[in-house]
Formats: sequence, structure tokens, C-alpha cells
Amino acid sequence: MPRFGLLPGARWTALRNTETISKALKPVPSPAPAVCAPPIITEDDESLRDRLRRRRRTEWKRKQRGQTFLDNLIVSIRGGSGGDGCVAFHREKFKPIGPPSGGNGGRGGDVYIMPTPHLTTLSGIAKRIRGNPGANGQGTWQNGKNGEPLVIKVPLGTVVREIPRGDSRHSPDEWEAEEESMQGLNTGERLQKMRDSRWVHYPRYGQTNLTRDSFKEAEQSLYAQERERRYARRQRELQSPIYHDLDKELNTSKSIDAPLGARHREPLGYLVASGGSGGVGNPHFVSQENRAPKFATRGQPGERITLALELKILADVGFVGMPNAGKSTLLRALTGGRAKSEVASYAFTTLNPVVGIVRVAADGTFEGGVRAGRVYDETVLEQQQEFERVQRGDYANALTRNQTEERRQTLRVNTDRGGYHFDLAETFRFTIADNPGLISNSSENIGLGHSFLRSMERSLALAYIVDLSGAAPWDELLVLCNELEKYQQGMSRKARIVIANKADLLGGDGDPAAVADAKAKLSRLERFVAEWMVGGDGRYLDVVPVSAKFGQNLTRVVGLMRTYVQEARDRLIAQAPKELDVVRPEQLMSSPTEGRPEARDITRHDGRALSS
Ligand SMILES: Nc1nc2c(ncn2[C@@H]2O[C@H](COP(=O)(O)OP(=O)(O)OP(=O)(O)O)[C@@H](O)[C@H]2O)c(=O)[nH]1
Ligand SMILES: [Mg+2]
Repeated sequence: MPRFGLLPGARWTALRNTETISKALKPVPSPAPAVCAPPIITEDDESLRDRLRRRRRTEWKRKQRGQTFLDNLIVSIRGGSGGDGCVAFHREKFKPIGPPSGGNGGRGGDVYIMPTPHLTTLSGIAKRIRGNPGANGQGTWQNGKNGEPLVIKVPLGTVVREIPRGDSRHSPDEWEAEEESMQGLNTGERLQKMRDSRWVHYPRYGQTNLTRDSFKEAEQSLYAQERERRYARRQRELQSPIYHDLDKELNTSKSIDAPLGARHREPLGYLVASGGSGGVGNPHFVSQENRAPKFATRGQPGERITLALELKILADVGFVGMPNAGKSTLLRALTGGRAKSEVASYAFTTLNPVVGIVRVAADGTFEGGVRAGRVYDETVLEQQQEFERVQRGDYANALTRNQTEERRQTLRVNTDRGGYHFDLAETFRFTIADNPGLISNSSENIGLGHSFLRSMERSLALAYIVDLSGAAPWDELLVLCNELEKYQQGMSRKARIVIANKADLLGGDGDPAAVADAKAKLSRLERFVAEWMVGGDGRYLDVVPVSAKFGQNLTRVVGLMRTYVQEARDRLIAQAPKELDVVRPEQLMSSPTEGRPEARDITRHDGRALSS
């Protein structure tokens, strides 16, 4: 029995015509017998698929030219609309004609914006946000409930700006939106629509109300109030447009001198759009002339605001390096694996900045350094190894956290100093941002674009990461330095250190000739840095060879970074004691670097052109 299938391109509508049915159907061969066994997916297939997926993601990201890194977002916000007032008359046994008893509508919920350290991207924020509406009033003087406030949580370091009127990105306010919705209507229709959106009438009394003087007066006064509100809004927009630099967490603890028993309210953040007032019920319109008003007002629409959110990640130290230099590996090594930055051997693994915290003890020990012997390999390989460990049952007899603690106390020794324990007293902490790789012409939005460079503007210090095993790490440095300068003049003066990574690849297992070569390369890099690269305060940049993968020489890096951060913080306090919250990087630097050579067209040690 032949099976039939739809000819490619034949539309289902064609099947209505019976004549075309025979044309639309064609015999198709019977399917191959079902294979019972599931297809065997080898490990190679898995990794190939994984690599292809990553490649697609990177390519897509590159095509967006930095547009998808959500550090810039336009949000249009609407406060909650107020609830409608109610038209009702009191009814009771033996009281058939009671007084007006319509309740007022509830106020629309306000919209607040609040910084939180638990977020690192703006990607979870909707582009249109609407506050909660107030509830409508009801009979027997029942007022509607106010709308709950809505809090938009944004990452720390977000700058909030109101988009001014006239800007193409500005979305219309309440009145402009109403005007737009009435386009094409004649005067009578417009008036009718405006009345419908402002008034509630007692059933079947709409037309009767309109002719009453008391209604006309009420309408006049409503429009007058609206004009005042509109004028006040324009004034506010001109005189104090919304601007918040959310670089500090809001204090959530109760003040110590708060009265006993005072309720603690969680801070909501900064108000950005107020909710509309609720409409008033019909008792509001009682007058000598009209003892039983049969109209009430509707709730006002909430404020409409358009905000531009810009995320400038706040990290004390920012990493600047070419793709594959080992920035993510270094961040993971410095944070003891806490910072979940992806590591892989292809360019542009890191697509968005990742911030990690380095915790340092009084003796210079840092959290990542206490787990001696740990290798920070590529994340896929680590996952694979972890999976194998689980499969082998290595964790079956592992001690629980309480057991470990007990054991430590009984033995009075520190048996476990790795993992997520950092049992030394932490005396200093700073944050590091691992940024996507920078390539030649990144400042012109090539590669992953320059959106992440904006985040670096705020770092107190920058660290260049170069691949020491490459053919010419000094050329990499030049490109990095020039790109920073091209993006913002004077930015490269924030750099304090050159970290020469992958030092473990040099030295060829102790072969004297290879060791001599490695030393020569390092001293050439040092000479280059001494000759061409001067920090903002006129000092030369430190050059430190490390191996991020094997955690070698990292204590020195942490020690130096700690000094830079401490110095910069002290300087900030000294220079701007009253404006501590304003980071002014240009104040940190004093002497310009001159005579720096131009970026050259260079190729990397692996032969790839940098200007791709
Ligand atoms: N031998 C050795 N390999 C390293 C070292 N540091 C990083 N690698 C390897 O270098 C490759 C790239 O490392 P990543 O940390 O992803 O480099 P990245 O600079 O973050 O790269 P992008 O995110 O693409 O800009 C990985 O295969 C790492 O395992 C090191 O110190 N020694
Ligand atoms: Mg990376």
C-alpha cells in the first residue's frame, strides 16, 4: 500500500479543491524500519557538537559588535494606574434612598530602582515595565487598595539617566500617548473619548450627567488640575531629570537610634515613576446643587518615563589582554575557582565581563593560593574530570562539612584548607574584572566591540595579561596599550602591571638552553616595558611572570594588586573626601606617557592575524 505525502510547496488551502488533491498527493517510499538501539554518541561527537555550539555563539556575538552585551538598556517605565472611583448610593433596610457611598480608587503602585550586588548584567530587565495598578473603589465607602510598589533590581555600578524629550528614544508620556490614540478622530469623538477615560457614570446616567452644571464644573476643575500636573512634570524634567549613579548598596539595616519597636522597612530604592492617583467616588462631588451626584472619576494613569540604564561594572582591577592570553584562568586561580569564568583554548571564550573577589589575609595569603597543587584547566576538561570522579565513586566516603570541622577541631590541625573554606582572617579584599579579549581595532568596535571597555573606565587599576609563550609578547602589549588610548585618551595610564602568563610553557623541562631562552625573553619584555610603558604616576609598570594554570607566582601578583588598590583608594579619599562615591579615574593619574609607538600590523605567534 503506497503512502502519500504533501508535495513540497503544496498548500493546505489547495486541498479544499478536490481536483487538486490528486495533484497534491504523491506516493512516497515507505520509511526505513525503525532502529531500536539509540544512536551511539561518542565522546568526540559530544565535544565536536559542544565546540560547534560555542563557535556559533561567539560568531553571533561578534556579528552583534558588542550590541548584545547588556550594559546599555533603554527601559520605558509606567507607574501603576490608579483605581477608578465608584458611583454608588447607600441602601439599607428602611432606607431606600441613602447618601452617595462610592469609595475612592486605590493609588497606582510606584516604581523604584534599586542596586543589588547579586546581579552582574542588565539582561534580566524587561524593556517595558508597568507598575501595579490600584484597585477600584466599591460601594459602601470602600476605598480600593493601593498598588504594591515595584522594585526594579539592577546591578551595582548601573548609571540611570532619564531620556529627555525630543530624543528619538523617548517614549511618549501619558498625554502624548492619549493624543496619539486620538489621531484621526473629529472634535466630538475626541471629547467623548477623553470623557470616557476620565469619568465613571451611574448606569444609564451618562447623558444626563453631561448636561448638569455640577458635572461641567467638575470637569473644568479636573482639566485644570491635569494642566497643572502636566506643567509640573515638564518643569521637573527640565530642572531635575532623573540621574542616579548606583554604585553603592542601599543600607538595609535598621538605624541604631530607631525608636524601640519601630517597624523596619526594607529600602525600596530610588523612585523613578510614581503611580497615578486613584479616582474619587461620587461622595466627593456632593454640593448644595447636586445632593446625589451620579458620576465619579477614573484613576489617573501612572507616570511614563524612559530611562537609559548603563552598566559600568565596578571592579578594582580590570584585566586587559588578547584572546587566549589566560585572563579567565588567572581570575579563577586568584579567586580559588569561585569566579565562574569559562576557560577554553579558542579566542573569545569570555563574551561578557566576569567579576571575581580576591580575599587576602594579613600574611599575604589569598584564598586561591591555599589550595596548593590545584590545576586550573579548561572548564570542559575540569567538568569531564569531575564527572569521572563522580562515576568512580570518589565522593562516596567524603566527609560532610560538619564532620570535617569536627575532625579539624579534634586534631587541632588544619586538615582542609582548600575549597570554599578560607579560615584565615581576611584583612583585605578587592575585585577583579575578567574582560573579553581585546584585539587590534577593538576600539573601533571590531571583534566583540568596545562595550566592555566602558566598564574598564571605572577600574582603579588595569593589568595587562600577555602570553609569554607567544612569539612577541611585546607586540601584544603595544596593541593593547594603543587600543586603550584610542578608546579613551589617558586610559592606558591606569595600567600598573604586566602579567606574563603561561611561563610554565617556557624552560623546556629544565633544559639549560631553553631556560636561558626563557630568561632572555622575559628580560626583553622587561626592557620593552621599561622603555615604553610608564604608569600614570610616572612609575614603570611591574612585570611578573606567572603560570595561572598551575598557580605559580600568584602571591606576588596579589601583593602588588593589593598595593595598587590600596594606593588608589587612599588617593581617592585624600582627593575627594566629600565625593567618595564619585570615582574620578583621571584624578588618579598625573603624568602623560609620550612617544609611544603606533600599533603595527602584527601577527601572533600562532600565525593568526590580529586585525581580523
Ligand atoms: N600552559 C598554560 N596554559 C594556560 C595558562 N593559562 C591559560 N592557559 C590556557 O590558555 C587557554 C586560554 O585560556 P583562557 O583563560 O580561556 O584565556 P582568555 O584570555 O580568558 O581568553 P578569551 O576569553 O578568549 O579572551 C586555555 O586553554 C587555558 O588552559 C598557563 O598559565 N599555562
Ligand atoms: Mg576568557
